[in-house]
Amino acid sequence: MTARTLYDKLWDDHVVHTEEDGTAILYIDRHLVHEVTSPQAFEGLREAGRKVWRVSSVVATADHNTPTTGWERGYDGIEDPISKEQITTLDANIRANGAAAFFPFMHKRQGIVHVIGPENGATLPGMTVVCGDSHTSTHGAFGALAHGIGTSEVEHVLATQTLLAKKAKNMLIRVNGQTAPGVTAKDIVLAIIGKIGTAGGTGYTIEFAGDAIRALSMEGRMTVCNMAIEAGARAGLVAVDDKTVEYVKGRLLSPGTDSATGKFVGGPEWDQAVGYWRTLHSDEGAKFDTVVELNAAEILPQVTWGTSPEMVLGIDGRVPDPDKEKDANKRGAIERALTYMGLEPNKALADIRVDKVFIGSCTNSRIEDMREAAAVVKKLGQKVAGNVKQALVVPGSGLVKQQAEAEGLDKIFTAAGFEWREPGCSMCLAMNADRLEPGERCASTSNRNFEGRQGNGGRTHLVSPAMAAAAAVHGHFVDVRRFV
Ligand SMILES: CC(C)[C@H](C(=O)O)[C@@H](O)C(=O)O
Ligand code: SF4
Repeated sequence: MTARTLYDKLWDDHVVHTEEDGTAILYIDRHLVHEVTSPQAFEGLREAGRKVWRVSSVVATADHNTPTTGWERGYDGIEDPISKEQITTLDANIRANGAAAFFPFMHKRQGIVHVIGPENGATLPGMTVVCGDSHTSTHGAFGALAHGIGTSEVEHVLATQTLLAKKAKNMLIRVNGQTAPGVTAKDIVLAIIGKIGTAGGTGYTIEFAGDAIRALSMEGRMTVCNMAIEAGARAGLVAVDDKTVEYVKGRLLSPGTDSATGKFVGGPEWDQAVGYWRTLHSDEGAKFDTVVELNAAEILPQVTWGTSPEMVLGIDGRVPDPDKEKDANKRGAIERALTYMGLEPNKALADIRVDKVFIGSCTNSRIEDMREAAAVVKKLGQKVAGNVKQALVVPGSGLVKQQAEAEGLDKIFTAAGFEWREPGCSMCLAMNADRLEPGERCASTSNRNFEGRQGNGGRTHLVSPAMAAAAAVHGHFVDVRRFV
């Protein structure tokens, strides 16, 4: 048999039918649902008099519109009427249609859809996972074929359990060697995007491999796959290994978990699943259409300076000078970005002062991210700098919040002057009460920095949790390798 990539295997195992022009029908195993992209889909279903095809594939939560304060007031704490309507509509739709699991607003397992999926064993190796959300690529960290879909496709999957798709090309990104202490998964993926550009992965499914990827925890791998979409690829993948299996073991919806006690009991279903999962890697000699290599040792803590994730440099860098750019298009893009960002050419990135800090989002709100940020705050032993108006720490889910509190991380943050919030998408995008005001500059652990992303006129610099924590305390960007 010919050697296949991991992507080839996942595709072959789910394709139901292929037309001559390559259009295929894929079977979907897991459908994650949130409040923003599901209302019209459920309405369409209702109008057509159809039912959800496989209720047990649906796992839902509210995240984008949920407030991160005021939970003591319950649903009355959702100030914005549109947000409130989105959230109550999701509640009603799931009540009417059912789901394998639903973590509504304020449920102890509620959180960002890309955090709660893996956390609850809703995301498993070998699955096809879709959600009406572009960062569904996150789940590829488990060796699952996962990507975002549009609202009309959400309806299609609800109705038929299948999706029309065309196979992408195979790209391998190998990150060789080891990163320096203080250089994290976020820095790796920003460096990748800096190298290949935001269109570099267009038309591909990217498999991330190499020693530096293998060395990452599942949380770190999720951070990398999360931003595959920012590199232009709809899906990112990491091969299954011991860490994958260990992470999945004993999760709420995982095979081998006793549903009454929530404890791992194993059994034939678990053994069979693990046996299959162990096959989920690219075969020796499998052919990739494109291979990109990076040396992990050369990756510095990254900071974006512009309005696209590819506008990124190591912390020792300086804001680019458009006059030095020969290509007129690129020069124009740099000029526009600098004007919007309010930055002077040649300014050292370490001299950029920030007004706000946001530690959260589906890229960096898992327990490991909370630990990394808290470790820096503890090490520095100082408070949030006077010029920083607000520093938010927003855990990705209720379970992350609970775990962080059990470890005392919340105390480290609040003692230093950070705000410790309830879980949700928060300041990643301006769809709830957390946002930047015009002209405000933010060190953010999220994944997008286009104009207005965090609020009209807001200026976003994408960084790792450790870098964001250090920027909060110093009031400007600093090389976090000095503190680890
Ligand atoms: C609201 C949703 C459709 C959107 C996405 O698809 O990514 C959001 O999560 C984002 O990050 O911009
Ligand atoms: S945290 Fe941000 S990127 Fe992730 S799903 Fe929410 S809005 Fe989208």
